[in-house]
Amino acid sequence: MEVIRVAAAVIERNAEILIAQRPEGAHMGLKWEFPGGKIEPEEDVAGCLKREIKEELDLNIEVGQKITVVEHHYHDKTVILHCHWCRYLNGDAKALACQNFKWVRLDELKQYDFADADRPVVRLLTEDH
Ligand SMILES: Nc1nc2c([nH]c(=O)n2[C@H]2C[C@H](O)[C@@H](COP(=O)(O)OP(=O)(O)OP(=O)(O)O)O2)c(=O)[nH]1
Ligand SMILES: [Mg+2]
Repeated sequence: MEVIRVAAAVIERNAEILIAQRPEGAHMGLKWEFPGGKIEPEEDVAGCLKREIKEELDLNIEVGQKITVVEHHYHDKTVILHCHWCRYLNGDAKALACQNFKWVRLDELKQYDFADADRPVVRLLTEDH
């Protein structure tokens, strides 16, 4: 079974965080996620997040503390999801490689249909605040 290492950014800006909706037709299509992607062999998590967030949303971020690492077994693959706090630096967000995106407060997170691997992350974020 395929095992992939993925980095996901919880980007903060003015007491809101950015969530993204996965493209239709992709794995977990139309589910909400914390944007990011597969960690390339030569990359660390921070390098991956800065690259992915620029590619997917055209934003520049600073990568901060680790939130958690989730290992989730989907029927066809295992995802090891490295989640980090990130700080918005600059840029005007555009849905370059996602269906949609939204800035939301932590207390609004539970209203969105997140990918299964993100459930423990959403729980952590909503408990902590
Ligand atoms: N980025 C991200 N991926 C997630 C989350 N939750 C979750 O199950 N995943 C899964 C979906 C995918 O199987 C995998 C990451 O894939 P991805 O499609 O973001 O990878 P990528 O940006 O590198 O895209 P690609 O070049 O492979 O098309 O992790 C999440 O919160 N963020
Ligand atoms: Mg991605």
